[in-house]
Amino acid sequence: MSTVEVRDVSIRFPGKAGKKLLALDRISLDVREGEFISLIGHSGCGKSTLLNLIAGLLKPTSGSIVCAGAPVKGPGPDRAMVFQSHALLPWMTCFQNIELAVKQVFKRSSRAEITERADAALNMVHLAHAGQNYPYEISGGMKQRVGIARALATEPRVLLMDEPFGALDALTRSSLQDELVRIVEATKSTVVMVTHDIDEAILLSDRVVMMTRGPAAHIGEIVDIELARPRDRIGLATDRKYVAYRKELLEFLYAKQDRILDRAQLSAVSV
Ligand SMILES: Nc1ncnc2c1ncn2[C@@H]1O[C@H](COP(=O)(O)OP(=O)(O)OP(=O)(O)O)[C@@H](O)[C@H]1O
Repeated sequence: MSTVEVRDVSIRFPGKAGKKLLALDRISLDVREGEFISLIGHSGCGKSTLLNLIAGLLKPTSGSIVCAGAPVKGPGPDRAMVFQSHALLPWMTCFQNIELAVKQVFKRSSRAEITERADAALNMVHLAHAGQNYPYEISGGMKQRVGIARALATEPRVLLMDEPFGALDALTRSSLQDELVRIVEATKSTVVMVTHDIDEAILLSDRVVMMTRGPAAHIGEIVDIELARPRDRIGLATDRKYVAYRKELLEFLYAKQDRILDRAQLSAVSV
């Protein structure tokens, strides 16, 4: 069963000299329940735009998006977003940040139930000890973990992540990826994640969706990542299949995509 159905979605933005920019051109994608999908592609191709369309933060110019059987008309609690910057409220503790999100979604829950959910989310990211800290008192990696906990605490049908580890150093990034692997396996979450990192995409995903260069970006290829779970980065480094997936993604991004961007394609997209 599909949790998210993207059907023939295009979007145009106001462009230069009164012309409109066709950013995405007839994108169709089904995200199955419990599936982890990564969106990769060159900078500016429209990955965040596609994620924002699913989140309901943008409206398509044409086409439609359905989440859990209902048309997406705006943001909703069925879709939680994690951004590159943690977006925590600085005047609230980590616990209060999560509690606030839980209260907004589970309006009829008792105080004790809300506290229990917020505590469970903090535990899930191993931050029970930091609940009473304010965001400025904790590291960037910890803030991002609170952001993930806040999103998961509301039990969304789909978790949307826009380069969630993009602002972190390499070591913190690796440990958070491992943590996300564990959380997603435990919660069976449905996830759509934008990333620039090929290794991150393979490590985490069931499918990697590769977008063509913009403008008029569309889905170029989709790679099924058939690596057994649980996955571990050290074992994967020498895994033949892993190496082959890596090559496939690199070839798409740096060989095929560099060839197809020609004048004809560019002139066809400005109207
Ligand atoms: N609100 C907007 N108004 C006008 N143009 C926009 C708007 N949002 C995005 N665009 C344009 O749409 C295209 C896709 O942008 P988007 O941010 O989705 O790309 P991306 O693949 O996520 O890029 P990156 O990897 O660099 O974050 C770009 O040409 C961008 O300039």
